This record gives sequence, structure tokens and C-alpha cells, in this order.
Amino acid sequence: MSSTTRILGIEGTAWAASAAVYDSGTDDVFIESDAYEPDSGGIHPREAAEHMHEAIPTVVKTALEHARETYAGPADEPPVDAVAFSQGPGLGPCLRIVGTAARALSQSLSVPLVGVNHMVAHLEIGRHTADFDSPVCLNASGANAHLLAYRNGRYRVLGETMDTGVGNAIDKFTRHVGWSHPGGPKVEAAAKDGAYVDLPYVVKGMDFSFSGIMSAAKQRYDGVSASQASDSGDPADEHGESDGSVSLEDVCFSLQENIFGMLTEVAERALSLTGSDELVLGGGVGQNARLREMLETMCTQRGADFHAPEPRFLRDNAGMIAVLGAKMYDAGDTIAVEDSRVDPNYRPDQVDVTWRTDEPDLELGREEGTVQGAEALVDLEPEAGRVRKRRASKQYRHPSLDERLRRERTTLEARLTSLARREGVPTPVLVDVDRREAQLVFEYVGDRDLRDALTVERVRDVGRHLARLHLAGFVHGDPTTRNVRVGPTRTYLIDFGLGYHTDHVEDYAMDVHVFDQSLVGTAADPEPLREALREGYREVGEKRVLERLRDVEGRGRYVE
Ligand SMILES: C[C@@H](O)[C@H](NC(=O)OP(=O)(O)OC[C@H]1O[C@@H](n2cnc3c(N)ncnc32)[C@H](O)[C@@H]1O)C(=O)O
Ligand SMILES: Nc1ncnc2c1ncn2[C@@H]1O[C@H](COP(=O)(O)OP(=O)(O)OP(=O)(O)O)[C@@H](O)[C@H]1O
Ligand SMILES: [Fe+2]
Repeated sequence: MSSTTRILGIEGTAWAASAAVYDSGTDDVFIESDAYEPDSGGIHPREAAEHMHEAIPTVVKTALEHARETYAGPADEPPVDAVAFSQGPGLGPCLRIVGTAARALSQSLSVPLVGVNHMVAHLEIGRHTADFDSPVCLNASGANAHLLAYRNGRYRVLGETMDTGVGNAIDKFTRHVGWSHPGGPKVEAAAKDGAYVDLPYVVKGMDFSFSGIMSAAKQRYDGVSASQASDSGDPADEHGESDGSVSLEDVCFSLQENIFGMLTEVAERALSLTGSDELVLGGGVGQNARLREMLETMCTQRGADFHAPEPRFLRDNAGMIAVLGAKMYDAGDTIAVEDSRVDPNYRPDQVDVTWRTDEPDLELGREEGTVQGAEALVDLEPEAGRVRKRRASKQYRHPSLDERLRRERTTLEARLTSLARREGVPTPVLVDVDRREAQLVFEYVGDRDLRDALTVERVRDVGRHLARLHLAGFVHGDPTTRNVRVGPTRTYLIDFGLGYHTDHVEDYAMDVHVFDQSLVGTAADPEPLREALREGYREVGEKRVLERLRDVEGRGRYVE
């Protein structure tokens, strides 16, 4: 085998018919793409497949010509070592066309096949171009939105959308407004002339959802168009103060502020949980300058490094398929034709990461001085027996949103921490609260974070604690292995700032799910701990919550 690997990559999960050639010796990536642009509405699976059918042979031919021109070896040898293709996730009819093309090409060139997960390719291209070791990865694409980190041979999903992908959410709004597909760039352009209006903001630990904010945005827009249509002097009279003065530009601006604010917040939470100081961005929505600016600002503020690949590697493209294909080929990760079936629901955490052997060190928590959490700076004073928690302003967030979140969360944290203790759940005593400064003083509890001292007994205890909160009608909102402190005899829940009162079984199940994901993301051997979480919950809580948890776990999947 030569020291240089050359791969022909093919991509075609939805809109981009694309072929590429990657040469690991020169690190050169040649990409030829042909985009499907719907005449009206969103992506129609059948039309997209027709486009694939026509465009794939042409882009592959161009890439193959390039491979031949740049190949220095004998003319009777194949100009690449393997053919890599996106095996999923994506639209079934499109994927099947790509799979067929890849199989035919591998046979005619007599080279092996490499089956690439499209979402893992979106994140690996960032790790490759940044030259980072073990970054947290935010995938912000059309049909998906994931927060991923490598642990024990897999990319673990630390958080993800609970409904649609981020690009699809934006595209649905622009369809409602009557703009052509894709909507993301149009929202970005319109946002330049907008001002901030309040819209919903929903994060649950490192998960998030877009349905609430999208319907509120549509309603705002309907208010705008109704007021323009009636045009009877003072729109504020007819549509209420807030609606009357809102323009479409304002809605676009505020959508970006909230949606990208949510993504940036969960990315920061993942950095804090894993102790990583590297973040990469992937996916088509990553082309948005405001999203990149927010992530960059967040990373700078917390002393982390941020990298976004160039736009041609962010949107769907075969370059990322070829680059990951080369790493997989070098690791011996090729597949036989019988195993090359495409999978429209292929999850990133189903992939055995054969091309990485490193294991990131989780930086241990500190016991004194100042810790930087995801949201706050926490001064630890164990001798004085107390901690001071300040929700400092986040520079990446719009000031109005920032003010609102800091105020709301400080108030909730004070209230729910005390309420939990009354329900028999160990929490720190609240010593002082200053709402204006978004500052809280608590009793110092425990001697370590659960993340650094995970045992089955402690996790079972957390299961019981969560069940107790839920029976009392509220959720923690962000239960992670860093938001549990452990002492010699007790486990304490801290950081209730994302908690809220609710009687929905769905919210209780989500709360357990968030903790479960943090176990998978931080534990060396998560399975016994996950079982213990459920056991503890079952002892105290309602069965229907664990039943709903199974539903929740089946969601957040790629849907066509
Ligand atoms: C499975 C696969 O087919 C799918 N691919 C995909 O969604 O294409 P991608 O190129 O990663 O992203 C397209 C999305 O990216 C959005 N987009 C493009 N430019 C944008 C911009 N400047 N601002 C916001 N969104 C933008 C589009 O509106 C569209 O929703 C995926 O990765 O989820
Ligand atoms: N009462 C306390 N006693 C002892 N340590 C504490 C206490 N409160 C916080 N800490 C420590 O400070 C860290 C950060 O605190 P906290 O989780 O409240 O901040 P945060 O910014 O909301 O963090 P994140 O959002 O990342 O969970 C905790 O993981 C814990 O190690
Ligand atoms: Fe994509």
C-alpha cells in the first residue's frame, strides 16, 4: 500500500449530487456538485431522486477525469484506492441511487467500497481542517442538529433536536412567508435590518426544540401581514402593542438570535461537561455568519478554540465523504457489496469509529478557586462553607435575551433549590440572592462532582431524587453528572436554573433522558449506570415516566 491514499467520494443524501477526489498526500480536495433547486415549496423526495439520477453520473464522470489526470501511477491502475459514498442518513430514494452508482464504480475500477455516515462526515471534516484532537462537534444542518463528542469508540450524542433539524425549521418558516427554498440565506439577509422581539427559547440540558419558536414566529408574521393588509392608520390599535410594530425583518432577526443562541448555549454546556476546549461546526446552517460569530464569541469568552470549515465543506458535499473515506480506508474499514445497503435513519452514534484510537482526558473538576460552568462563574469557598454563583452576561447573546434568561434562571434556581430540599432531595441551602446582579450564594456541598466519582449507588440515588422532584410537580431541567455533587453519604442536586413547574409526563421523561445522555457522554462504562438510574427512579416514581422515556429515546431520529 502506498503512503498516499486517494479516494473518490460520492454524496447524494438529499439536494446535493456531488462527487469528489481526495488525495491524502497533498491534502487536496476536488469537488464537483450539482444542486437540486425546487421550483416551489421544499425538497420533494421524488424530484430530488430524479435530480440525483440525472446528475450523479455527470459529477462522477468529472471527478473520475480529475482523478485520472492527477494520478502519477501506471495508466492501467485504478486512479483511486477506494470509492466512498454516503450510506445515510438521508432520503431513501436519493440514497439508493448513490449506493447503486458507488457499487458499480467500485466494481468497474476493481477497488473496495467505503460506507460513510453523512453526519459523521459533517463533523470529521471540521476536525480534519482544524487539526483538533478531541473537539465537541456541533452539527447544524438541514435535517439534523446534533451535539457530539467522542468517547469509547463512538461519537456520543450529548444533545440533539427533539423535533426538526435546524435548517428545516428555518425553511418551514420561509415557506410560510412565501420565499423559495432554501430559506436560511434569505433569513440571514433579512435579519440585517431587524430589531429584537421576544420569541420562545427552549433548551433542556443539551437538547433543544424548535416547534414552539417556529409557530410563534409564524404567528408574528401573520400579525405583520394582517396589519399591512388592513393598513388602517395605527396597527398597534388592532393587533396589540407588540405585534403591530413588528416587521418581517424583526422576526428573522429574532429567530436567528434565539435559535442560534440556543445552539451556542448547548455547545457551551457540552464544552463544560466534557472539559474540552475545542469546538468545531459542521452542516449547511454553519454557513450562517451570525451563528459562526456567536460560537466564536462564546469560545473566546471561555478560552476555547473554535473552528468552522470553509463553506464548500459545510453544506452537503462529497469532499467530506472522501476525506472521512480515506481515514476509514486507512483503518481497513471497507465493506463488501452485501453490506453496502443504505440506511435512511443511520445515526452518528451507530458508527464504530475505527480510525481513532485516542481517548480524551476528562479534566477533573476543581474544589476551590473559581470554576467556569456553562452559564456561570462559581467562586468556591470550601473553608467558609459557601459558593457564590454569578450568571455573567454572555457576549454572544442579544442583550435583551441575555437579561431575560439571567433574571429568570436566577429566580428559578433560588426557588427550586429550596423547594427540592423540602421534598427530601439533598440540595445546598440558599444563603443569599441578588436578582439584579444575577447572583446567588449557596452552602458548599459535597466534595466532588458526580462526573469524577461515578458509582452505581450514587446514580441510583439520582434516579430517586429526580422521581421525587417529578412527584412534586417540577423538573430539574439540566441534570448532568456535573450538576450532582457527592459527599461521603449523600448525593446533592445543584444548578436548578433550567427547572420549571410542569405536570407533563413528557417533561419528566425528558429530564431523565437528559441525565441518561450525560452518563453516556461522560462514563467509561455507562450501561450499569443507566440501569441504576432507572432502578432508582422506579423505586420512587411513576412507571409511566419510564415508559415515556422509551418513546423519547426513539425520537430525535432522522425522519424523511
Ligand atoms: C441528511 C442530509 O441530507 C442533510 N443535509 C442537509 O440538510 O444539507 P446541508 O447542506 O447540510 O444544509 C442545508 C440547510 O442549510 C441551510 N442554510 C444554508 N445557508 C444558510 C445560511 N446562510 N443561514 C442559515 N441556514 C442556511 C438551508 O436553509 C438548508 O436548510 C443533513 O445533513 O441533515
Ligand atoms: N453548592 C455547591 N457546592 C459545591 N460545589 C458547587 C456548588 N455549586 C456549584 N459547585 C461547583 O461549581 C460547578 C459549576 O456550578 P453550576 O453547575 O451551578 O454552574 P453552571 O455554570 O450552571 O454550570 P453548568 O451549566 O455547566 O452545569 C459545579 O459543577 C460544581 O463543581
Ligand atoms: Fe448534510
